[in-house]
Amino acid sequence: MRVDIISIFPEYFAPLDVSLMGKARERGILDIHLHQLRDWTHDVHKTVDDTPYGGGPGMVMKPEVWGEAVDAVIEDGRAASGEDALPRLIVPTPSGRPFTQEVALEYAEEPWLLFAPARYEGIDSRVVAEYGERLRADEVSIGDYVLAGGEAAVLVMVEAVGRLLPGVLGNARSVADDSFAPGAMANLLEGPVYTKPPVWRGHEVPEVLLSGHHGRIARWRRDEALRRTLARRPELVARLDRDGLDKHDRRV
Ligand SMILES: NCc1ccc(-c2ccccc2)nc1
Repeated sequence: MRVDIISIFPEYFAPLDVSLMGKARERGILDIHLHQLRDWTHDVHKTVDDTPYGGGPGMVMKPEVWGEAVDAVIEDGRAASGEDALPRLIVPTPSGRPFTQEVALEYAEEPWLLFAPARYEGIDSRVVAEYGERLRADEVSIGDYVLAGGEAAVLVMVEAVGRLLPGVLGNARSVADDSFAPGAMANLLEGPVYTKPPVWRGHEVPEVLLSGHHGRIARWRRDEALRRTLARRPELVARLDRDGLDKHDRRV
């Protein structure tokens, strides 16, 4: 997968050089290209923003600069991936559609993602409109809070998508085990996890986990996941289709 990121703070993405994403890049599974948005300005101050039409606080990012940057990055990517290739444009914003595990799985199927994290009050809305006419352009939210810019959201999304790519997670771990993966634990939060020692500062590991009885352990884990989901995210339990809960579940 090719990932392009255009930002006025490309150094923000240094974390993508380390750990799981760093290894995925070394192994050629993930091909990340960073771009400095100011390279597409033409004034001495390298201006990327201006006052909002209609007044109001803050500044808005200029469409011309973003347009030249996105066009150039598409051309750059096409030179590498083939003349008719087009990226999926992703703009992080508090007003976007929710970024969920389902969206991460959808993005993990894409050969090329182009992230456009904004600063200030956001990017002139004509940029998404312009590119939405010829490629898939998504405004996406990673949560209901406002950051100082979209860069942190891009880091979150690149990691959530990157770990889904074949070969990134070791054999010991598969995406099928994820909390929100389809299957028995779909739409449930992870339950509690434990490792040695069996007693730590007087806290004992639940006996069932030491029993070696796999059926009971699986049942206990599902019960704990249900209890935690009911307590912390009751709306997720409502999403479970009624067939998703067996008669034992309903007792939890
Ligand atoms: N959903 C999290 C999120 C994503 C982006 C932004 C943001 C803030 C300022 C400027 C541009 C984008 N804030 C929160």
